[in-house]
Amino acid sequence: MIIAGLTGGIASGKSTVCGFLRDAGARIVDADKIARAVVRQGTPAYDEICSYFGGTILQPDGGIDRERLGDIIFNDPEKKARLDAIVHPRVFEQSAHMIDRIAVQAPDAVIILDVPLLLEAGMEKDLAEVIVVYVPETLQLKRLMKRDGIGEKAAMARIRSQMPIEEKRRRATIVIDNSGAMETTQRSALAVFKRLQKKAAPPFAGDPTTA
Ligand SMILES: CC(C)(COP(=O)(O)OP(=O)(O)OC[C@H]1O[C@@H](n2cnc3c(N)ncnc32)[C@H](O)[C@@H]1O)[C@@H](O)C(=O)NCCC(=O)NCCS
Ligand SMILES: Nc1ncnc2c1ncn2[C@@H]1O[C@H](COP(=O)(O)OP(=O)(O)OP(=O)(O)O)[C@@H](O)[C@H]1O
Repeated sequence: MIIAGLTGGIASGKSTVCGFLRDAGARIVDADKIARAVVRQGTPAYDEICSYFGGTILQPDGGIDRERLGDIIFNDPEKKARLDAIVHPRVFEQSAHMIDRIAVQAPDAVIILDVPLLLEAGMEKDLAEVIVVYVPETLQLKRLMKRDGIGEKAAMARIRSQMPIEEKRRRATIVIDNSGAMETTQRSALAVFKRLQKKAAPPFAGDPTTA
């Protein structure tokens, strides 16, 4: 088994790359998905968020209005820190449970821990590799504005709330450049998967077929 962290900037292409890695056979632990699950109505995190941010961040059905909450926290570092303090420990705990379960089911698995804030949170220490999905900031901004249908100001606030992507690239052990065509990124992802797979299940030393 091998556990590699995967990160990048907002809209740099983490989900896109994880899709390619999943198709290749990797097991993905998706922190964004877990972060959505741990704040569902009825959870302790939901209650904490409601009591700190108040009713204005709720939709009529009682669920969290994510667009509204995003507008608040990406423009107010103190509120962002508060939300992070409520959500992150739960996300990390759930991620660890998921990894434990995969380790039991599939001891040779290539596990990808997809965490946008991996480096900001200092989670890279125990990981075999840190994969950074990289695009230059200008392209990141363009893709983010297009995907989320938001203006430059809102997009830049989101980008600025994270560690600069150039810094993430410097800290990576593996960089996947996603500034070209999807097919190019897919080929890079496949090559990375093969490299990780070899590390996850090294060939048996006495096996002549692997010489
Ligand atoms: C602010 C929220 C409500 C916005 O929700 P929305 O559905 O619009 O975005 P989504 O959750 O899909 O996140 C999109 C991207 O935004 C970036 N992002 C999300 N939260 C944060 C944060 N706290 N700090 C910096 N960047 C963030 C990441 O790159 C992420 O991939 C939501 O992101 C949230 O609850 N964030 C706090 C939890 C968190 O940090 N999640 C990231 C993984 S641990
Ligand atoms: N190589 C590419 N060429 C063109 N568009 C791309 C490419 N890779 C990703 N995209 C598009 O860019 C946008 C961002 O990609 P994606 O959602 O995978 O990023 P992300 O890093 O997972 O985002 P987030 O941080 O918000 O979770 C999407 O609309 C996606 O379709």
